[in-house]
Amino acid sequence: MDVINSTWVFPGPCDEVLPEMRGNTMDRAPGLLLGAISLYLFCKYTKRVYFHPLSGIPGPTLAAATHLYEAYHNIIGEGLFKKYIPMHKRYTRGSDSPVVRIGTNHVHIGDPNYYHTIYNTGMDYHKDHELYKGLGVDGSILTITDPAEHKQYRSIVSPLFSKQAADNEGPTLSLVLDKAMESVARQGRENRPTVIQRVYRAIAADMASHLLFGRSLGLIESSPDADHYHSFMRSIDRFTAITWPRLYYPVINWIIDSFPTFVVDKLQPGLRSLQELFEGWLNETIAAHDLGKPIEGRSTYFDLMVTARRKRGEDLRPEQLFDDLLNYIIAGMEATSYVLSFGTYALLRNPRVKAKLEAELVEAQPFIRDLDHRKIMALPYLTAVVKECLRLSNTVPGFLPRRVPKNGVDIGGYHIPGGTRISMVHPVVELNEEIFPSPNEFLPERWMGSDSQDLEKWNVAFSRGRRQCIAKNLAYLMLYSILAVQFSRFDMELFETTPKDMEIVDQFAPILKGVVKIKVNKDRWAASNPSGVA
Ligand code: HEM
Repeated sequence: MDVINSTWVFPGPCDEVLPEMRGNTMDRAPGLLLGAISLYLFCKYTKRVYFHPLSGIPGPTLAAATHLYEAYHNIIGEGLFKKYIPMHKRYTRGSDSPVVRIGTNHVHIGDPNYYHTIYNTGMDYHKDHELYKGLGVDGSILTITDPAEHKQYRSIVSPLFSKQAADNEGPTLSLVLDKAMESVARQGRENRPTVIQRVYRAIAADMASHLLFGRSLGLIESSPDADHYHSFMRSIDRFTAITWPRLYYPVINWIIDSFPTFVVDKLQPGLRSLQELFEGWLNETIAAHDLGKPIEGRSTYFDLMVTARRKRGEDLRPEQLFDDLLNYIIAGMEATSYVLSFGTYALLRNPRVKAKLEAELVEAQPFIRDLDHRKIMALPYLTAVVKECLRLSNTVPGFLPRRVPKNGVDIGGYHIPGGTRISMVHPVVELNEEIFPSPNEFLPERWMGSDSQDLEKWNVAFSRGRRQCIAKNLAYLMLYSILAVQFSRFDMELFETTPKDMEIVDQFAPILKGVVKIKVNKDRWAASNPSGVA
């Protein structure tokens, strides 16, 4: 054999390689590279699908083989959440499989009995850092996954979110709601429909800001004539549209951060002006603390943060604080407005439930008009309506992932090792036929029966455990008060809003395909209101 021409000869120093040999190796390089990549992918595929500790758990092979399955459905599709419950039925072993493998290291649980195992203060199922780190700057409420760090963080901000703090927001909500409903009434008088969802977004953002700072963002006042579509909302819509890509590929955050200011201004004008507003408030707080005279009134988010960080000798990191604040404003604005939009739609499509609610509200009108929120929140049928809206709206469509504690867990005959990502979408509980018979029907009465106390365990819309919603007291205040005022005051109908508009796209927040629009036929408070909104 002519060894010189053989490509299998191991060459000496480069200058000794004959030109024709070099040519051969170069020609074959792409093929070799492709071969190596194929071999690597094949080994990875085989290991993940056949030799992984989760190999015995049923589920789509592609999901076991690559994260691209999850990423594809969440980024390009409408959300993988739509597939989970059907998957438990599809991968059946006589009865529905309680566990399915939905990712390379990710399982989904389809049995509601495990909800209180995974989402429970006493258990060690912590948030998954790999995923949540993509949600923003380290040290913000959504990116903190270490339980001790999270406990410390929540102890700093907890005074802002107590029952008492939400209760104190009643008078502010009354003012904000007056302005908001006045603009809805005006559109009714002008025979124009209202994109009610945006009104709810504005109220919720103003209230979240007021809870954090004692000052509202003023969204309600600033954009009634553009159908309440404030530039801030427009910016948030662009921002949430890329949440999944940011989560799967955090490098996107870094790329966005390196955009020049003028590009950010162009893309997200509302976010930029919000940041400037926060900057001003932060500087005021720092100046007041420097003088030893915190601003009068209750402590704000910035007061609490400045005090805590100075006490521990830590930097303030304004960028991180703004990022953190954005989490509150967006979570508050989107979740609350979504439940309210769903509730408005459901009530206007269910004349029986609407009539029953309105009958209760007629008697309660005197204290609804004064926005006596304590009395409003004691109304029994309204309470049932709020719970049913929370149940059916599926406010957090995503999978709420946690990590299995180090000893692992046995579920449905499968061992799930420690470190596995484990999730359960809320409809596993909220649409379970045994817990909620006729689960897809809007039946507030189910929360009023003799066993309603037991059902409370399954009222999970705010999640449970350490990472449950921090602001559920404020959220409840808004849900009760807004539905009470609106359905007491207006005779309304849906305007060009179809079931198709109500379909959800999961952008980590629930995004409707359309918008909920209403038309006010009559302002019931106008005739008897001498100050005149008629
Ligand atoms: C009807 C309204 C709301 C619903 C149904 C809701 C639901 C939830 C749920 C299910 C979680 C847990 C997410 C997880 O486990 O990963 C959560 C967390 C959170 N929510 Fe809400 N939420 C609502 C309103 C609000 C409001 C008004 C605010 C802010 C003003 C807010 C701020 C937050 C924050 C900051 C977290 C993260 C808490 C943590 O990780 O410690 N939410 N919410």
